[in-house]
Amino acid sequence: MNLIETRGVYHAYKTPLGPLPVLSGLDLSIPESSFCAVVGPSGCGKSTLTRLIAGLLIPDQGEVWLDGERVKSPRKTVGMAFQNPVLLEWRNILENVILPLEIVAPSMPRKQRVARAMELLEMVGLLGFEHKRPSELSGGMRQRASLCRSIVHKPRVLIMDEPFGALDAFTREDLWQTMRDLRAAEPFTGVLITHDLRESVYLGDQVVVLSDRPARTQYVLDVKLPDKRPLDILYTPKVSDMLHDLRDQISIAQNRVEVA
Ligand SMILES: Nc1ncnc2c1ncn2[C@@H]1O[C@H](COP(=O)(O)OP(=O)(O)OP(=O)(O)O)[C@@H](O)[C@H]1O
Repeated sequence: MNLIETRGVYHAYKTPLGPLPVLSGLDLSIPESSFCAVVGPSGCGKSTLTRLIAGLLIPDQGEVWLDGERVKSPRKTVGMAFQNPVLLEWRNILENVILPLEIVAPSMPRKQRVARAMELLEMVGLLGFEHKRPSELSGGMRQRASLCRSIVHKPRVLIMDEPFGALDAFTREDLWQTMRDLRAAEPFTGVLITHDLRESVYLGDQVVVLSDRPARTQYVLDVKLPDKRPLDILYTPKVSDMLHDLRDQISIAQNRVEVA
């Protein structure tokens, strides 16, 4: 079953110069418990797509479906993670991770909230750092805490908008493996916006390439790799072929195809 579907989505922003069409005829199907990576030219409308799925924006035309219901308002069942983890400095890491539970599950006993947060912090390797302030952690550690916060309330969908974009290459690869382990342990369906093709293949079950603005689905790569992927898999001929394939599609989207 598809947990997320968009059908014929058209959306334009109102600007002083007139409407700016950003998405046009966009169809997308994301099966439950799968991970969809979305790539495309800069400014093509990737973040706009995430806002539509989360119900933060309503499309001018077309439909967005989540879990069998048409999306018409913001959803509690959607968690979001962004490039800059906005953690509250006056709260320690544990209290930051607990925050969504205070809003979504106010009747949950504190003991249970703490247990849930600690379970996730252990999973991402932050046990022992729960009483630190955000500024006492490295960028990678803050992003780990932010990921815990975005799934602490067990959302059906986790939307990530370039969550690893600000990290150095080695930390980013560590986080990819953390994300892989979180996926194995938690039941969410993932939508990942990224500019990194290796990241898209390592984490995705499918990679959707959007065309230039106004974006539509230009190409879908079915990533047929084992769920438990070692990082080394990125250096295999099979993945190399996939990366070439995606690179070609991005060139087409950017209108930069070289004629041999
Ligand atoms: N609220 C808004 N009002 C007007 N224009 C907007 C608004 N939000 C985004 N845009 C414009 O819509 C287009 C698509 O923006 P969006 O952020 O969805 O693209 P993106 O693919 O995520 O970009 P990037 O790859 O640079 O992160 C851009 O040209 C952007 O300037």
